Amino acid sequence: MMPPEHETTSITGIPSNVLLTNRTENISVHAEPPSSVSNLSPCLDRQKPDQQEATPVRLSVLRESLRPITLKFEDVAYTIKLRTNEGSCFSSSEPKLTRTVLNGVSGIARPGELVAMLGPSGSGKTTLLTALAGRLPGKVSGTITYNGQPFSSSIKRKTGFVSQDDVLYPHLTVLETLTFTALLRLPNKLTIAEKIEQAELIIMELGLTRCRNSIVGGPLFRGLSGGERKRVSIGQEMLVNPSLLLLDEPTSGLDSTTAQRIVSTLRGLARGRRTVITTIHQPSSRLYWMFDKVVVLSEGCLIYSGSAGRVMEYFGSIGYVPGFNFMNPADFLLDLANGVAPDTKHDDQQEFQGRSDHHDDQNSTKQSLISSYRKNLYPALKDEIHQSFRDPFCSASGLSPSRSCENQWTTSWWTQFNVLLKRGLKERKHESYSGLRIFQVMSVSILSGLLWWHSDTSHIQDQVGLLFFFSIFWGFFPLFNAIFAFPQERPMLIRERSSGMYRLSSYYFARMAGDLPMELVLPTIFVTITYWMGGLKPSILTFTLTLLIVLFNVLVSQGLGLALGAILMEVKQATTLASVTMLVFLLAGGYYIQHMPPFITWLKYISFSHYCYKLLVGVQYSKNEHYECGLGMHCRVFDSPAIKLMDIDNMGWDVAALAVMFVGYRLLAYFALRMGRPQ
Ligand SMILES: Nc1ncnc2c1ncn2[C@@H]1O[C@H](COP(=O)(O)OP(=O)(O)OP(=O)(O)O)[C@@H](O)[C@H]1O
Repeated sequence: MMPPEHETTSITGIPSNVLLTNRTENISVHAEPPSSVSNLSPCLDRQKPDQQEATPVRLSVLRESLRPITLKFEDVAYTIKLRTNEGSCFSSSEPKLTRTVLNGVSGIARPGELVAMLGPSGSGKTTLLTALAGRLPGKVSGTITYNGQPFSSSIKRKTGFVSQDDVLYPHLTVLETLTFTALLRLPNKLTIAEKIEQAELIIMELGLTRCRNSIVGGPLFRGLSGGERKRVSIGQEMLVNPSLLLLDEPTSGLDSTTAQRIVSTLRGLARGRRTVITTIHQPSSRLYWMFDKVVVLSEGCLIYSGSAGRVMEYFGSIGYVPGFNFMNPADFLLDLANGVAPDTKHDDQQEFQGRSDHHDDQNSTKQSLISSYRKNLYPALKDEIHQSFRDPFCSASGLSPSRSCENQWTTSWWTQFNVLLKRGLKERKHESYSGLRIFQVMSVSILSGLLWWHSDTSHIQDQVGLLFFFSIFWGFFPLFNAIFAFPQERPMLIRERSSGMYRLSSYYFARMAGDLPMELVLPTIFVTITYWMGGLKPSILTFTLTLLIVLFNVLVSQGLGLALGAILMEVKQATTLASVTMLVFLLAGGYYIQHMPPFITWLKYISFSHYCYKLLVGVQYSKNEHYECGLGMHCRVFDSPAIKLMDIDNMGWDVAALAVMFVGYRLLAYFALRMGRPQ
């Protein structure tokens, strides 16, 4: 298998000097001539700033991989447990069923090579690709090495993975999507302007110029076409300047011209000393010949792994010759992988007769192909895999490959936080500032203002009811809004975190901060309207304290919503649990029941509505305040039946309890996200 020669064209076949001219017009960059692997500086990410100055890396961000990766996998096997009725009322005593999805799969992909994974649907292509990307849950047996080392976070950050489903933020435009990715993924040694320029270049490279300002779209509103979405996904991964790029069916559902364009882009990327592996369904012969190597799977086993150009020669040598002279090799391979062999008995008729109805024949053909592979191809492949790997980068610098070439995050915590905050604000502005939400809060505030219109202390029960309503409404509302936060963003979070794009903490704090303005503006409007309409104490200080307590309550309730969402990661379950929790908090809040049975009084101590209600009452009335409790009779407010048992004196404890919940729920949400983190 000959490694492809280096080409001096850019990644889509545009001559590199065209790109070079574009870049040098705008920013100062150093042009680097295509060099051999050994000419590259070792571990560029670790160089000191003064060394970086002298190193011509900037232009190469998209032209060449900074650290090529040789991927070797040997005897990779993966077994899944099939779900049975075990645990249900009707469980049988049958043993657990398992299924082998991959069975002893081996291969090598080197920098500069474009490798296609072919096989019928269900043959294990996606599973193998996911295993190679280090993202397969559960135990994968066999060995997979990257430059002779096992998968690590350093490799993760140099690996681009385009999944079959495009996971994109629906409300961002193409330009915004790629710009935010560039800002997050490209190293800090590039300026912001240079990163944005890289995003623009990718848009040009992938032919997305026409739709650069179109929104991506989602299931409920149209945006990009399937092909355009796919190209945006590929563009996002290209922006890592990946050394290893893995793509799951990047051409499915695309017209042949677009498919060809994408594959030629991939070929161009491979020529920049990247290792590119893609699964592909039914490629045309035009596409097939663009691949350097093919790996052919049949029911999780290999029937071929090697040069794309020698496929016919190999299968001819073991007795499988296509009936037609000009048959697409991909069709031929897929027929073989399905166990459909050319009918050699009718060679004279030059006919290719499938025997799809003959299962036994198909199985024996597959078995024969698998054993031929193990006999003829596997020994040489094994020898090649076992040839020791010498990392030219690390050995040149005398650094230990496993530790020293390990780089850290490409961008700082603060950069990640800033970019994620801006992206979140853009993506969610339609949601945060939705007219419906504003209408909901305004209408409830005006209605409750009218219901409690200028209530006074002679109707103390009513006034206290209004304060309790504050605590409950601003317990429910933020809780249910916050529940959606993480489950909705889960696919994006999984994808971006799996590729080591940012720290969980920067994402988490950006999400908190982004939600804050609207979470605080709405209750402020609400309290301002209802407080004055409802006839509560006309004092600016009391009003301000009431507002601050409600806002504190909002933050605590939001924290609980985030924690429930992060723990369950499923909106339906989380909303069910949240409604039960809030109902308990409502009942235990201290307004409806003052004389709780002792064995259940603890419930009120876990209810944030209880503390909020106590604080609201505590700031509204002073100790010696009196109200008209009967004709000509005045009683102390704190002796009224609604308040008497509330223990208003210890407001410091109430604030402390809310503070503990504020921090506790947020920590819980953070750790739930961290624990639930996919590999
Ligand atoms: N987690 C899982 N649970 C159950 N079955 C699984 C799981 N993962 C993979 N499989 C099964 O393993 C087989 C291989 O799946 P995989 O997605 O790798 O196939 P594929 O070759 O990529 O198929 P396609 O071309 O249709 O995408 C399929 O039959 C699939 O149903």
